[in-house]
Amino acid sequence: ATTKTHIGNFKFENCFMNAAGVYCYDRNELEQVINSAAGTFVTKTATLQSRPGNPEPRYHDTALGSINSMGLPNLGFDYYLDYLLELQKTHPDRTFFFSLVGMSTEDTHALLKKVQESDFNGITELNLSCPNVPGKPQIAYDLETTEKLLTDIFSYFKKPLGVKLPPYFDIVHFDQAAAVFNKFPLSFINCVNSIGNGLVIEDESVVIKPKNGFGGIGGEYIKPTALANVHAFYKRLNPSIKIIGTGGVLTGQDAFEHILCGASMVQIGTTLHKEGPAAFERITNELKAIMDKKGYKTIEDFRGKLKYL
Ligand SMILES: O=C(O)c1[nH]c(=O)[nH]c(=O)c1Cl
Repeated sequence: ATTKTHIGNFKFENCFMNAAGVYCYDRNELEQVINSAAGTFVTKTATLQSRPGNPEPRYHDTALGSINSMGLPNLGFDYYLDYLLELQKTHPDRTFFFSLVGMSTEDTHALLKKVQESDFNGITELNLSCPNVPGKPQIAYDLETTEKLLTDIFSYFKKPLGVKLPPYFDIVHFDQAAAVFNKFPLSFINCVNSIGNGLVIEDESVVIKPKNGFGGIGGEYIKPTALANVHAFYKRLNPSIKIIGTGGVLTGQDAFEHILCGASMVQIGTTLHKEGPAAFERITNELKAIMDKKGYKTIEDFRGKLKYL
């Protein structure tokens, strides 16, 4: 079996990649993903200026997943663009993802205009779902603002663009959000970002410093929510808008389920943070074993073919 995939006209030898925020802060981490079994990588979400992020401790692993309130620490847009342009020379056959968001609407437009005017020829992932910047709401929970933002963006941005979404929890919200996204020539949507503002306690204390311990939840806790969002949008969106599945992927079986729900690419966050880039080879082999056993040659043989009772 092969786990190769495509997003629009971009082909990838493997349908696995990191989730933004994990193993993607600097060149060293990104190089490790390039040299792993992953099919591609996405950068840490970049802002116009570099950011130190929230006070530590701001990330904590638990038996069933993770909690984080990083606060968008990153080396700044130019650092990642420079590296991506260098990779276009050293790895001309590969396509990479550039995650970004502005701290204001004006900054977001400034960033995307810089991408549009640059020689970057990969895919841009606009992060509409960071839950950890105090005072900043998750943009994609405000569908009116999201529609206005995308309308303005697509008036000048002509390169491949997708959006990273927070989980939705109401069927009506799936309907309303899908109606917005179907208005735009998006390359993909990525479901889901961490479930925002969870709380993990050990003994009598929170485990992270920012926001009195409130942070985004990842790992096993969120797979049912992630699968539901992948499938809900798969059923509602124009087939030209691909789905990237993120959330709760520990094994090949978890990845199989994301693809069954409609995902064309699968991102790994918490598991990658815990296990390191070797996780890509393990999970890829586990998925191939499942496909071989079931007689599926490519992921298109079962993508989106979730059975109902
Ligand atoms: O706190 C973060 O940096 C962060 N943490 C997340 O779990 N998701 C995001 O999109 C971001 Cl931007």
